[in-house]
Amino acid sequence: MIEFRDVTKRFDDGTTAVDGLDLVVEAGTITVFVGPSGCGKTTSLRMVNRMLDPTSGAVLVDGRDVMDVDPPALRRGIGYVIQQAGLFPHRTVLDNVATVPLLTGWTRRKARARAAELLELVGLPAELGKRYPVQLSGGQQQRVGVARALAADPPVLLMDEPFSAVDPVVREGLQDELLRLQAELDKTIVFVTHDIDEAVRIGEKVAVMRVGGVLAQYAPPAELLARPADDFVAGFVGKDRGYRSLSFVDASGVEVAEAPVADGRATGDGWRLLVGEDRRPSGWIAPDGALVPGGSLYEVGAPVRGALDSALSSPSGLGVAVDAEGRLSGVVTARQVLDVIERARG
Ligand SMILES: Nc1ncnc2c1ncn2[C@@H]1O[C@H](COP(=O)(O)OP(=O)(O)OP(=O)(O)O)[C@@H](O)[C@H]1O
Repeated sequence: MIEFRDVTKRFDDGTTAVDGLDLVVEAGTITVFVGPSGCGKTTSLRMVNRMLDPTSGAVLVDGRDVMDVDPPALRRGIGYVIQQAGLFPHRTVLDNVATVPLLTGWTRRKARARAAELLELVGLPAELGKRYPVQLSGGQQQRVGVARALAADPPVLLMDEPFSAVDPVVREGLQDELLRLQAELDKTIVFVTHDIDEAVRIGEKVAVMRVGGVLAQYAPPAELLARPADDFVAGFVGKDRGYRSLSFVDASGVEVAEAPVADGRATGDGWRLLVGEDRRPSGWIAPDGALVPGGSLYEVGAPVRGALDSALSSPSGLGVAVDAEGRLSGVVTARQVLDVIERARG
């Protein structure tokens, strides 16, 4: 657990970067600090591993004031990942990841074996270990940065805008990868970003900060989107927050109806769904017999946003639900999905 107790950081030039921050980061969770440029996110993060010290107040890691812990000892238990990975350019990827284990006295052989394990863990092929950082894509470099931070198996991970230098598609992949890793590793992660979409996607709790280093709201993403504390937070989370909050309502309450499958049995002259031998939907047949590509599919149990999108994007007006293997489960109308959303609002 990480605790900020009335933490203020004032720089020598008089800038107050963080002002009276009170906040608890629960162990084993991902907490995201988000806010506009200059609001004190990085400064807050750096007070956890003592790259900066508070002017007043206290930061506690597992109940211990960090000021009572020697910085090198403190940092052994805290991994740190920064934008553009910050890799050593003249060391191979494998040696970059092996750096910390080597520093803690492991033999070169053992450290490299651990590094190879970590590369696999973050989804990189082993042969990349021999390359130098410049020979990797931006996304691959970020993965190496994460592997390096995990090398000493620290319970706490600090991540400062780690994915902001890569394009949006790669970025989503890295976010998914982090969520997958976290499900396995159960670290206490503090993640800094200025991107609210990234924050609500990966944070179990999100701290929205405003310039001057003041905490505006600290809440789970669904609550942030549904009930912003004030106009600043409402403005920051954005105009389509109502729609985005649908990512947090699950669609299991939407009852699927039997699909009008085009298998010769369907009666009437409406739209019919084409389904392959493996029960995977592949498109619609219009009432006039024309073949029309399908809309989006959604997986039963996934957030309701997918179900609504499926119904709205379907040429027939029927959203198509599939199981985890992509096989047809049934169909839903947008009306049904909206009813579930209405009920969830209570
Ligand atoms: N060493 C320093 N001396 C003086 N002021 C500083 C120093 N470091 C940061 N600041 C100021 O403190 C404030 C908070 O900076 P910080 O880097 O924590 O913001 P941030 O929210 O991480 O911003 P960004 O998203 O742009 O990285 C800013 O006004 C910044 O200019």
